[in-house]
Amino acid sequence: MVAITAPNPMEQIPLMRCPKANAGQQGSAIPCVDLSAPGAAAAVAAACRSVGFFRAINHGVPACVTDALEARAMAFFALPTQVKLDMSGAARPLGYGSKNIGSNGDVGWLEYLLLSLSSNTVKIASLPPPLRTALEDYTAAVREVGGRVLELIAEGLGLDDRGLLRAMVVGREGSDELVRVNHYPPCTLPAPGDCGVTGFGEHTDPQIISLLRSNCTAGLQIKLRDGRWAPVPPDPESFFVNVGDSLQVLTNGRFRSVKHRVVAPEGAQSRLSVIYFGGPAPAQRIAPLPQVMRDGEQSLYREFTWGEYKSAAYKTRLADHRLGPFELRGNRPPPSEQPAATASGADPQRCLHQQQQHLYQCHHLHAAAAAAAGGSGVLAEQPS
Ligand SMILES: C=C1C[C@]23C[C@@]1(O)CC[C@H]2[C@@]12CC[C@H](O)[C@@](C)(C(=O)O1)[C@H]2[C@@H]3C(=O)O
Ligand SMILES: O=C(O)CCC(=O)C(=O)O
Ligand SMILES: [Fe+2]
Repeated sequence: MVAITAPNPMEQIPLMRCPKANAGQQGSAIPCVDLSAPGAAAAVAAACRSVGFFRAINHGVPACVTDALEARAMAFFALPTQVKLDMSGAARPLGYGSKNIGSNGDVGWLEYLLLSLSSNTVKIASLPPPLRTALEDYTAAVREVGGRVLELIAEGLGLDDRGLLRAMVVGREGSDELVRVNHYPPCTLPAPGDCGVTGFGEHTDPQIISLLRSNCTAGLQIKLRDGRWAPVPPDPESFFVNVGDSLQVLTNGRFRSVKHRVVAPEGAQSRLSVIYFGGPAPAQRIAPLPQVMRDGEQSLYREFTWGEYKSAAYKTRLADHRLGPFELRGNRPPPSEQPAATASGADPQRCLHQQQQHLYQCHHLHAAAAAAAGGSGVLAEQPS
């Protein structure tokens, strides 16, 4: 008789073979922008051009709003898996998920809630009232910060209409705003030396911008232009802003959608992060803004709508180069510009190869993973 065993999802989590981060001094690579300072627009634009990522301070969101959501979210994740599933539904892609990210085989050492802010979804409404209230307060506040950052971006780009980008996302009827709450429990897998276990694999965010706030537990890393990974020291009082693929296209590659990933925590503390993803309405045309283009400059991308991009993106794996199929490789930017498309334009096959290189083939670790998955903690339970 042949015994057929279901594949253990923990065994599919790639253990990163690269150092946990390899870009020198902590935090030095991360620009910091004071959103209330007079030069904020220029500083935001400089950060989006050079790194595609920055830490925003003086954003105006009271600590009681972020702290309340953190506490309510931790209480939610402490509930039994079945209760969490009953309250939010299994992620498809919205709802409660554990280990599986998206629907194309990506896995990570985390559980999460993925919610849409559009009024016609039932997901937030069915959450426990204290968590729902905390989420509503938080999302109202983070939308304001997102709107302010989009205004600063428009100003930094020299657009006449400072409200153009904000109006695509914040408060636009039918816009596609998501909130994701990620919980990374301390990782029980032994990882050798300077390696870590993947919490959330490397990727870019498809939307226009993302705003992240986390608790004090480290793990987030961003990929710098030179290919090194820089740790992002956690700072619960700041928001971390990253440029999404759509903003890269709107600026014809001047702003860069930054690759980022999360290494699962090893100590005693969980990482809890909340990310707001600002996407436009499905019918929104995503193409370089005429005002950012120089005379004779060609678009680096074929035209598409957010709806088209999102449905294509959600068929990809996390690490894929999602803009690849939309690039017009024959078109070149003016020599003075160095847009991201030419710097990082790997094809999907190359990305797959890089992913495979990250797979750390180590059988005793797989055995330990299987034991951990069967033995303890919330991640041991596999949602249906
Ligand atoms: C593997 C996937 C998960 C994701 C959809 C995708 O097919 C590729 C993009 C992923 C991503 C990354 C940023 C956000 O966390 C997210 C919600 C998004 O919009 O794109 C996730 C998607 C997801 O978790 O469903
Ligand atoms: O949880 C984090 O810190 C980052 C997660 C992330 O990049 C995402 O959810 O898209
Ligand atoms: Fe992300």
